[in-house]
This record gives sequence, structure tokens and C-alpha cells, in this order.
Amino acid sequence: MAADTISKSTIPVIDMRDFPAESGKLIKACEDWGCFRIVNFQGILPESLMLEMKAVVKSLLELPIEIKKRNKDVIAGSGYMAPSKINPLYEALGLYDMASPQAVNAFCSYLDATPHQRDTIVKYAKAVNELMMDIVNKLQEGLGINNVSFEDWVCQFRINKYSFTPETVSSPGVQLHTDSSFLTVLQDDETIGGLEVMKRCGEFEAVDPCPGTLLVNLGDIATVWSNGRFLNVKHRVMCKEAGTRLSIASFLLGPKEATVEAPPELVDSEHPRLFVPFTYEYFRNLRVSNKFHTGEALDSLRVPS
Ligand SMILES: O=C(O)CCC(=O)C(=O)O
Ligand SMILES: [Fe+2]
Repeated sequence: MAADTISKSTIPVIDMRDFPAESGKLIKACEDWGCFRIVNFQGILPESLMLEMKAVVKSLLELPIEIKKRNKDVIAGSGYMAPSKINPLYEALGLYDMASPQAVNAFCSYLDATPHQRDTIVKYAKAVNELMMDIVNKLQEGLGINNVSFEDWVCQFRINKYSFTPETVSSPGVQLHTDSSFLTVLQDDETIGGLEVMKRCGEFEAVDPCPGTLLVNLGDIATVWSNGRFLNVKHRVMCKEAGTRLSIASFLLGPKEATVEAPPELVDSEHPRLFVPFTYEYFRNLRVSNKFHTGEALDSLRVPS
């Protein structure tokens, strides 16, 4: 797909087959927007697998609530989220550590998944992880950084369902937030829109559906790792039309045990280290226990100036 056939929206579009030519545009997208759409990644994640995964997600989210409730948290907020007072139109299932066969097995067993559904989840997780590694390597090349390995970083899935009706038009689907992750690969709905990203100036930009492409959002950990260069994009979902919106978010969270810190290439006397090193687990607990949704957790982790 050619980059210039994509939507009216001005969100940057990155052609994954056109590197290093797209490198400057990729880094600028991370700095100015904290998000971008990617095209031409089908060699890693074929469209047929994206559609198959969407069908699996749809049937899992249609299970009776008693079954969905068996998908318990492994870390704060990683399991089933029922519709709530704050987000009554929204529910989600989650799989923490999608690269772990035991974690995938537990998730599938609790939800009585069929062998075909399990197989699709495993294939999708592997492809999305490979795509994430491709993206982070392109980011590193763009910044002139070598040798940082992201292989042991934990990945989490969240599959989201929004039940929109004519009566709920203009209501929020999911409240304004940043992702806690380094980056999020989002397979959004093919037809039902509603996602909005906040630009640096504070205005919202609608992210229109664009089947066969993926949206990449940068989260709080990207801001820390890039020593403040990358924007942790704030975003929300609004009900714009009646219909069911289904999205699949795959989060590259942080290292399993090591601390998150900017690589030395991004730190010098003109760019002093902005954040103290911390583990992802510490950060996640800080965010969840204080109900920090839009990056406020980063404030208390700044190096005193
Ligand atoms: O459903 C969407 O499009 C957005 C989901 C999202 O922002 C998230 O899961 O963090
Ligand atoms: Fe998000």
C-alpha cells in the first residue's frame, strides 16, 4: 500500500519497507506526535493473520461474563475489565507476557479457547513481537544508537470492546490516558472509529479506521528511554457512531528485571539525564496505586535539577 493513499488525517504514515529513507520521518513522528501509522509490514504480520485474530478476539469477548471473569490480573490491570462507572461502554480481556507459552496456555484455558483460537493467538503474538523488534531497531538506528537489546522486554495484549449505541454518541468510550508502555501496536477497528490522539498543542486529532495498517503509540517508558525526546501521546476513545468497536493493543512494556534508562548516546552535558533509573514494575505500581493516567507518574521520577 502506498503511503499517500492513507486517510485524510495528518498522522504521519511510515512505510516499513522504505528504510533508511523513512528514518528521519520516523524520529520526527515520535518527537512531534508520539504516534504514527505503519504500512508495508505484511512480510512480518500478514493481513490474513490480522483478520483471523480479529475474529478470535470477537468470539472471546462474546463469552458469558462468568467465563471472562476467569481472566484475572497477573499485574495490576492486566486481566478482565468489566464495564465500569467510569467507562460503562468499555470492556477488555488481557494477556500479560504473551511470549510465555505458560501465560498463553493459562489465558486460553481459562477462556475455554479452541485449539484454532490458541494457535491464532500464538502466531499473532510471535508476529507482533517481531514487528515490535523491527520498529525499535529502526528507532535506534534513527537515533544513532547501537546494541540495546529489547528481546527480554515483556509484551502484553489487551483486547478491547466498545458497545456503542445511538444513545451513547458523544459519550466517552475510554478516558484520556497515556500508555505506560514503551510502545503500543494497535490494530484498531476496520469500520467503527472513535480513537482520538492529543497533539502537542492540546487539540485532538481523530484516528480514522484504515484497514490493513497499524497505529503505533509511544507511552511513558518511551519518554524516559529517549531522555525526554519522544512524546507519550495522550489519547482517548469517544463514541462517534453506533456499533461495536473492537481493537487489539499489543504493548511492549519494559525490561523484565533491568531498570529503564536512556542509553548513554542520548545523555551529554547539553542533554543531562532527565529521569532516575527505575524498574517497569515499580513504575506500573506507581501509576496504578495513584490512579495516574496521563503520565503524571513521570513527574516524581525526574532527576532533581
Ligand atoms: O481501542 C482503542 O482504539 C484504543 C485502546 C487503548 O488506547 C489502549 O488499550 O490503551
Ligand atoms: Fe491506550
